[in-house]
Amino acid sequence: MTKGTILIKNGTVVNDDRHFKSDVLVENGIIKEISKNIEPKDGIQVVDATDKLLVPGGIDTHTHFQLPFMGTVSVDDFDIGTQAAVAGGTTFIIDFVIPTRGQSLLEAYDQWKRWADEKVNCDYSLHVAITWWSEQVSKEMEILVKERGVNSFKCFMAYKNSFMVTDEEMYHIFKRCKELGAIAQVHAENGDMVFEGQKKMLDMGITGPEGHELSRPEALEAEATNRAIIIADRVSTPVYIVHVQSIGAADVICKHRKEGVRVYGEPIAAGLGVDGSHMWNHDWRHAAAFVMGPPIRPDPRTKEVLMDYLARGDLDCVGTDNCTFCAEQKALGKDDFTKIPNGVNGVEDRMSIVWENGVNKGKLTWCQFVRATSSEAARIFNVYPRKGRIDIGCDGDIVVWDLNQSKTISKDTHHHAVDFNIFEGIKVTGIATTTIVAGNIVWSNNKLSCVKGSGQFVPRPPFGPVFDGIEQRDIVRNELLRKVDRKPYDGPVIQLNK
Ligand SMILES: C[C@@H](CNC(N)=O)C(=O)O
Ligand SMILES: [Zn+2]
Ligand SMILES: [Zn+2]
Ligand SMILES: [Zn+2]
Repeated sequence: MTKGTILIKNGTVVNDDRHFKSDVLVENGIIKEISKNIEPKDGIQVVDATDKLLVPGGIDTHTHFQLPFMGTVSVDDFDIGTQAAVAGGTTFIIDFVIPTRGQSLLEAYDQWKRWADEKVNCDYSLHVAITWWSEQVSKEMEILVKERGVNSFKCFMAYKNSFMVTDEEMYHIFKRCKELGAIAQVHAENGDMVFEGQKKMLDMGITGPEGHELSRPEALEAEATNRAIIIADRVSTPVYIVHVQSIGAADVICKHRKEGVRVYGEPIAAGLGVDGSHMWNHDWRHAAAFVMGPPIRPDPRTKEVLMDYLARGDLDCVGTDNCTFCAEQKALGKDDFTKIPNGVNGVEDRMSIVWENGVNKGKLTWCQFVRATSSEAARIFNVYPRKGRIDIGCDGDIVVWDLNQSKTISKDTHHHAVDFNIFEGIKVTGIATTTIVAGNIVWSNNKLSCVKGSGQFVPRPPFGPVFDGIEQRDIVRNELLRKVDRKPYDGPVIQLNK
């Protein structure tokens, strides 16, 4: 798809720092002019945004399209997944390359890139998971940063015997991230305790989806979150906790931030929109649909409290962890919850869920909504202001947002490939009515007009804003690392028997 030219008139532009009435002209995919009363030249497509907002295209920091996982493959692939994304106002997704233990990172990266390049309907980028550690991994991380546009690596502290790494391995991976200027991301759950908890539940005959939460309560997420942050701080490198699902984990992040630790937290649409009580639903398929890791917490306060943290800036950018499985796939775990493929939807409804539970609940301003759904993610992953802002020279990824239009979310009308929607029946007011990607309309009047494979890979340079000030902090902290000049001990020493 060629980069488009389009004029959006009479809208209210909302960035994360201010909002103002203006026309916006996008030329060949780049924002060219922002001013009142831009006269349309002949033949230019014009969109009337009267009484509507213009927000920067949403950025979903966390997706797993067509992920091979737990014996099957997530059904939202890079085509359907990015169609669902743009239908909800998201125009840039960051997915995860997840090498199997022992697999070359570069080989896995090339595979994911092939999958995405042929199918994406909007721009994308790739985090890379580090599921094992060696000299080769260390070398390949450098190539990924210096030659493949990767500036973020994810460690899993859960999924024992598959993706999980040890504290020692995580320490070395974090050190490498610091050397390379890449942000260290963590799936924070105590994987050993999850493993023991799963065995305990099964031994007690608890095989249903409720066993998923019971086997890995929020204490295991909070403990691992604390451990990951402390290990990252021992290395003094920025750390990003993905899918923060509990008040306990959010509290830990907040505590360390107050002490000056460079830690970021990513809530997800699921944790901001629903609660985990659904895993106790008597309909097995319904209950299993909510199984993901870390679990969506059953405490009904969680989604409100996580939104409060987001509003205060103690949590940073909203992802989804979109990793969807249909009934017959979830049924792999019909007799044993540990075999239910973990994952839920979110990429289509993320922005409306944040608007409904944030802005409409009086917790987020329009500007904070843009921060939470777009600009903070662009800053953290070092693509701001190309992404995350409506300004001259920025990518022409713009969403016409109707703050007065409502819809009721349903699997019957969503654009996912999956046969369940965890937000089923939720009425949201505030939706994307037109989505523009690189100056082309890809969603309007409830219709998709994507061109499969038209999205571009967006490289993300290292040493982004998350590294600002780290060096100086190290200088100050290293002042304390001094040895004491003391007279050597010359008293008696016990003789150990051989
Ligand atoms: C494997 C991946 C998706 N599944 C999930 N979160 O339940 C993740 O843990 O982020
Ligand atoms: Zn995860
Ligand atoms: Zn339910
Ligand atoms: Zn994930």
